[in-house]
Amino acid sequence: MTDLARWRDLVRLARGYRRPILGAAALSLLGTLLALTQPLLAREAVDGAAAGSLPWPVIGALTGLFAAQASALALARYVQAHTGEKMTRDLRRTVTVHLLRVRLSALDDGRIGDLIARACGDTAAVKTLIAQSLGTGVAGVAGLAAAIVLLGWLDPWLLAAVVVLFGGSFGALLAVVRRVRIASRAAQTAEGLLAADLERALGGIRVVRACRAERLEAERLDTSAGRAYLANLRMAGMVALSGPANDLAVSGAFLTVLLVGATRVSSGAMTLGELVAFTLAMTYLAAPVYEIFQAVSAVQQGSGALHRINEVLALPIERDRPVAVAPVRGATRRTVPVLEFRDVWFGYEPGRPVLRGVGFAVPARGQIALVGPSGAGKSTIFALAERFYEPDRGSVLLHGRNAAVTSYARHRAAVGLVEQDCPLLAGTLRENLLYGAGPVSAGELRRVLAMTGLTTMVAGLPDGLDTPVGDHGRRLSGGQRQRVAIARCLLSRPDLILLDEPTAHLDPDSELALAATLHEVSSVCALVVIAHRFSTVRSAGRVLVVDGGAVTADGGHDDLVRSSPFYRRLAFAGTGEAAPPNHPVPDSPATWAPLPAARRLSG
Ligand SMILES: Nc1ncnc2c1ncn2[C@@H]1O[C@H](COP(=O)(O)OP(=O)(O)OP(=O)(O)O)[C@@H](O)[C@H]1O
Repeated sequence: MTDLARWRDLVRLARGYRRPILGAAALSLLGTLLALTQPLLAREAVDGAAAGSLPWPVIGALTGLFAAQASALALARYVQAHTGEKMTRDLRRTVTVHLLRVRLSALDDGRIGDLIARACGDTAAVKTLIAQSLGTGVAGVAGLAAAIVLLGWLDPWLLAAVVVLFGGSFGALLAVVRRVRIASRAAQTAEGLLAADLERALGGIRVVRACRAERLEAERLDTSAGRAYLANLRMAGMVALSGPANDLAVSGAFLTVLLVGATRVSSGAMTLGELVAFTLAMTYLAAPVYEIFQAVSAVQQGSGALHRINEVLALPIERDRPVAVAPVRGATRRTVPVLEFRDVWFGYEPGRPVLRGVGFAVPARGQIALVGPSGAGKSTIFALAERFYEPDRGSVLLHGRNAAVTSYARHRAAVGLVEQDCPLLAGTLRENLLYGAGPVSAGELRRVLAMTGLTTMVAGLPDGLDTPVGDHGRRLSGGQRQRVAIARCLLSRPDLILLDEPTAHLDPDSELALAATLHEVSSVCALVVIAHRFSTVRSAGRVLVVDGGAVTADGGHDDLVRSSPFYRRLAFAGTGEAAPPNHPVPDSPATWAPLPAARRLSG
């Protein structure tokens, strides 16, 4: 990132806060100007005192100036801090809203912990950038110019000595600042990686415990923490070095001025009052120099954070491409397929297709089962049906129209999804059931709870529907979570429900009850069910066999027993029933076939 780009990013960010930033700069400048008038009055006061009479009006004016300067600077600092906080809040809002809309494909590779660190830590770092740079920097430059003019007017020879000393130290400081930027970027990256590792360990804490991998994870976190420690240490070293270097330059300059000034006073080239005025004015030179240094160093540190935030904001988001089309209503809605895949090709990575020309249509009513070996692409079909990903080729149609012309929100309101592991959100059972459902009457809620066999469970909970379900719904059993997820989906009244193996966690009785529920549901909307068990397949009127990313068979039970070896295995394996004589059951179940090599194991 070039210096120019860094400053451009900063200016773009500051644009919306022009008024408070300029206000703070004006107040800082006012403080500096008030300070710069003080040496002139001090000279009068000291020369008056040296002549034997204290000039009280001058001393009064000086005191007033001190108070006015302090008030202006205090107000400037408050306005800066306020602007910094506001900017952090706004940035956080922008980043979090963006993250919630980022395309899932962009998150597949991303490390969630790192994104959280960017949304929380880096946005806070930008606050320092604002608090320490913009207003202060502007006022610092103006103050420095005014102080130089005043010093030159008081004594050009002394000024020349000061400029040489300050100039040298300022040059050295700028070199340090450059290193601060590099160290700061490394520190922020290390912090992000640490957060990502922590999120990984805590997100999978049960796996970590069950695999007795606490030590392994602790070592991993320790390595990340060590990296962050070293990077932060390097930065702290740079910053620590720069402070005393600046102090040294200031002390050296003062000493020089006092020595040269004393000689000039004794030779009669300047009065004591002029020397005091010059020394006082010099303190106001040191302040702007330090402010400019602070501003440049804050820009170096904060621009790393800003860059990381900009990377988040550059992640592609789901953008609706609204097209003015009349809504599909009434009879058409019931006669056209609710969902259709037409020759859909899709891969998570370029050149590695997972779906290869998938085509099928889902009528507005009825139940379809999706079967196939593990890794065949069934969940991927669901992900595309829900528009988590867009096809590389071919099209997905909702109610006969290309899904791309519908907004994401409307599409997802029409297509409900219940995933296999049914994650719930931390909160109460009621919040989870009504999540995204819109207004639901008490009667409807009761009916859906009864349909999904949850009535008894809810009655047994200490606070009924208001019982908290815990993080990811962990206080509920797998089967309960699944039924809650199905109930939640039913309450949002979609036109199509996608269920990923709904009986995976159910006992035989609940399975029977759910089969009856699904049968009932399929009379009011369409249902597509990924089924690994034949019992789920049985209640579907039609079955699609997915293999190797394509639909290899499509039909009813009898057709598929004849035409699909995979279906025959599914239907007869473990039942003790013989496969039809002309269709022997292969030795090993297909679900045991090795998974295709891929970065992510299929769900
Ligand atoms: N987010 C992802 N990034 C990369 N590859 C993925 C991703 N999700 C799935 N895959 C790969 O895509 C292929 C199909 O996976 P998918 O989950 O659709 O299979 P599936 O038929 O649902 O399997 P299962 O029955 O085991 O759930 C697999 O090879 C899987 O590893």
